[in-house]
Amino acid sequence: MKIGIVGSGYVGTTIAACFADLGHDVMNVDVDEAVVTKLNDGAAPISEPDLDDLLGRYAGESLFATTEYEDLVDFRPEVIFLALPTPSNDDGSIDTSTIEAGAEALGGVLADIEGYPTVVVKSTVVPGTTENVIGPALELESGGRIGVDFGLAVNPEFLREGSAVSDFTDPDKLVFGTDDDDRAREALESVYAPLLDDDDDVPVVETGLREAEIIKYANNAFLAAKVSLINELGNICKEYGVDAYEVADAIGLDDRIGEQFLRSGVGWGGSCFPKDVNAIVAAAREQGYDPELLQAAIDVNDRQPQRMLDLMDDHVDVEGKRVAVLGLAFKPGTDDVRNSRAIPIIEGLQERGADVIAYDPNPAARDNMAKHFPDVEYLASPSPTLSGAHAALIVTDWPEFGELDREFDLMSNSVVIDGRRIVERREGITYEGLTW
Ligand SMILES: NC(=O)c1ccc[n+]([C@@H]2O[C@H](COP(=O)([O-])OP(=O)(O)OC[C@H]3O[C@@H](n4cnc5c(N)ncnc54)[C@H](O)[C@@H]3O)[C@@H](O)[C@H]2O)c1
Ligand SMILES: O=c1ccn([C@@H]2O[C@H](COP(=O)(O)OP(=O)(O)O[C@H]3O[C@H](CO)[C@@H](O)[C@H](O)[C@H]3O)[C@@H](O)[C@H]2O)c(=O)[nH]1
Repeated sequence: MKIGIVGSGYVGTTIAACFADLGHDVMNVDVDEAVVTKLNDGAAPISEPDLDDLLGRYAGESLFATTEYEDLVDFRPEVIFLALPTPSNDDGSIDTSTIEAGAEALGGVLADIEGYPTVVVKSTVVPGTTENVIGPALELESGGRIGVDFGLAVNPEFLREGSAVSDFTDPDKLVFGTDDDDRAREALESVYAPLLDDDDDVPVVETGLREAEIIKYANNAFLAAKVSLINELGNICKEYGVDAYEVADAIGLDDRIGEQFLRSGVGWGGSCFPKDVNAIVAAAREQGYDPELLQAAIDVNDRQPQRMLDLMDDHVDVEGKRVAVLGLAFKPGTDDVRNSRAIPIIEGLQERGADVIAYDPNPAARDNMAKHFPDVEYLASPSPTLSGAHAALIVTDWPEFGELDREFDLMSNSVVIDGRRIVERREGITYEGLTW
């Protein structure tokens, strides 16, 4: 099958490589020439396990990238995914301008693509966006009609960064929103057929466009709120000197709660949870409903970095002193620093007049954070980062931080504030866990 993909970031690149691996022919369109060159060279524009390997296998064979939407005409894709960013406006609401621009550009070539191409919204968009923004842009620019000349569907993506390829290949579910357009549904079934043939246990949810859109937000809002809830409970545990992880292990044994997403600490970051929870809160308010619980989940999350800094303040005044920050990516296995908890932590340290030295095992994460904080010193290994520091703040649960031991002896004052329960508590260091 021939598949077009508009946007080649974390999602567009991952699905391109995985679709090629399922045996499809893929063409990616991205406005960024550097991204397109990388893809055609068989290298991922972002850092994600297994991605370079897949791209190396398929680039130039069954996977091509271009900056020109026009190239889709000769390629003749049966399905075209929109994997464009849907960032936040200043008030937290969704900014649909990029996806609208992408739909307009695609609309400009859609009429010339043979057959009944189905446009599939892969991006996370608030309910109604596909019907009210993307569909009209496609119709206006192409002069065609949805359901007559081309199909329109929503197929949200649930992959996590750091495990994107394996999440995509082994999904918990697939959601096909098609509003009863049989041709669009069949097109999606053909796209995923090789994956479903391999694993016929994957549930497929066939639903409407709005339903598919909101399922994605409900999924993320539920998970983010679950982490905020365990953080709130963890903060209470800490007040009683109780280990929140012991409590989480116990409650996770209840099938109705489940053991996943119960790791309390400095909170959730990344390119999805913060923007998506804020977007659905703003969208709900626009509909006249005030989602107090989701707002509380955001508030608890925003407070966790401050709690981490307060714990540090209890042990050391860092003004004019060297402080080590370990972990810059928002989670292990990625170079993505968007909304990383390290950002409010570094801001808080700089407000206190500390001299911040930072380390992340992923060099690209260090480079990405340097764009936010050019005045921080970034080092390539933990020992020189910790050396002479008066406090160390652990912000990301990279497994290698669990191996650190004697490196803490290099500190001037071994105050270790662990925001992710990854460092071993031991004699000789002043150790504080955020919720334990
Ligand atoms: N990152 C994730 O883990 C993840 C997971 C599931 C869903 N999502 C959703 O998927 C969408 C894409 O997210 P992402 O993280 O892959 O974005 P991203 O920022 O990593 O990548 C977006 C890409 O789109 C390109 N682009 C921008 N404007 C364009 C245009 N007009 N035409 C063509 N290309 C254009 C950019 O150059 C960039 O390469 C968002 O809605 C996001 O919420 C993301
Ligand atoms: O028990 C936990 C689990 C996660 N986190 C934090 O939550 C954030 C998000 O982590 P995770 O969900 O693993 O990564 P993402 O790549 O942001 O994936 C989320 O966001 C994606 C984009 O929408 C969705 O596709 C995924 O299903 C959803 O899990 C990170 O800061 C984690 O450190 C915790 O603090 N405690």
